[in-house]
Amino acid sequence: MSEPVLLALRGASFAYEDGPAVLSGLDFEAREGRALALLGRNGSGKTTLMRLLSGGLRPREGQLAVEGSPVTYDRKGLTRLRTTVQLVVQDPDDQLFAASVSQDVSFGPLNLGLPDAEVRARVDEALAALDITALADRPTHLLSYGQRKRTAIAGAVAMRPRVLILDEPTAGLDPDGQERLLGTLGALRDGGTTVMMATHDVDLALRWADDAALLTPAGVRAGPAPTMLARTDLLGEAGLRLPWGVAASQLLRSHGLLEDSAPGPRTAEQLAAHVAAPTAAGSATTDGRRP
Ligand SMILES: Nc1ncnc2c1ncn2[C@@H]1O[C@H](COP(=O)(O)OP(=O)(O)OP(=O)(O)O)[C@@H](O)[C@H]1O
Repeated sequence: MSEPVLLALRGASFAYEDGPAVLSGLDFEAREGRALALLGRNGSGKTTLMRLLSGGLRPREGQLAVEGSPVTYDRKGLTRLRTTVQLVVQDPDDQLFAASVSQDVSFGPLNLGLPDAEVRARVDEALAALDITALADRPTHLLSYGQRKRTAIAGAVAMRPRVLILDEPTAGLDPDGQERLLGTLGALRDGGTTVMMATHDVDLALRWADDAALLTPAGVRAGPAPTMLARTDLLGEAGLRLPWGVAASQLLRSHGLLEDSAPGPRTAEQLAAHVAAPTAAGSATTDGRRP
């Protein structure tokens, strides 16, 4: 995890009007080009944290910084932040409002005052990335839920953010839709975008994320996903359980069916490979990926 820190919250505290503190003294970092899963129990503050990171909320104490420069909350500072960080909210109906898919996706780039040709290029690129080019002229009110989700994400992608933050993007999608979306987000990450998602799905987080951040009552605990998602103590604090592959490996180990050195599997295929060839598994990298 040696990539430079792109976005950082330091000592951040936040409470909604007349409410108790949701987050206090919180430190959080997002590094360049990483896939990051944010996990925590219901009401722990994941959405609040993501809104702080994208400038929709302002910390009462502490500071948000992009590449070490503190964010200012005037119009200019927020516009600059929105060209760096884009948040896709959980419910696409809170984000979509234009009549057609392409109109909706073009809204952000048009708002930046970009030339028409640049706006068109960004919209085409975002529609292609989300595999919804065929829906460009479709009225948004006629889209299915999964199509609305992809349209909302395309709107954020069209801003070409360096950090794309998504609040439970796979919730409500069928398994095929989830896989396609994870593939799309993986491709964005491979292209250098930092992609962060809040999820309750530990199995998905282990399979997809480079890093995992667990929101616990003591603050954020972050590190490589395979390490963090094998920490029963931290998972318990965050109201989560072990990913099934990690739990299965622990059981197999306790029955002497798996070498202690075999790394925690990220997928069913990796677990099968470790069981079938424990010696070869021992030569895999420590994050469970084949070298
Ligand atoms: N607009 C608001 N006004 C007042 N309180 C709020 C508001 N939004 C959230 N809260 C409160 O802040 C706390 C954190 O909520 P938040 O939505 O950030 O949690 P979360 O981890 O995203 O939850 P979930 O997993 O259920 O989506 C909760 O106690 C919630 O009731």
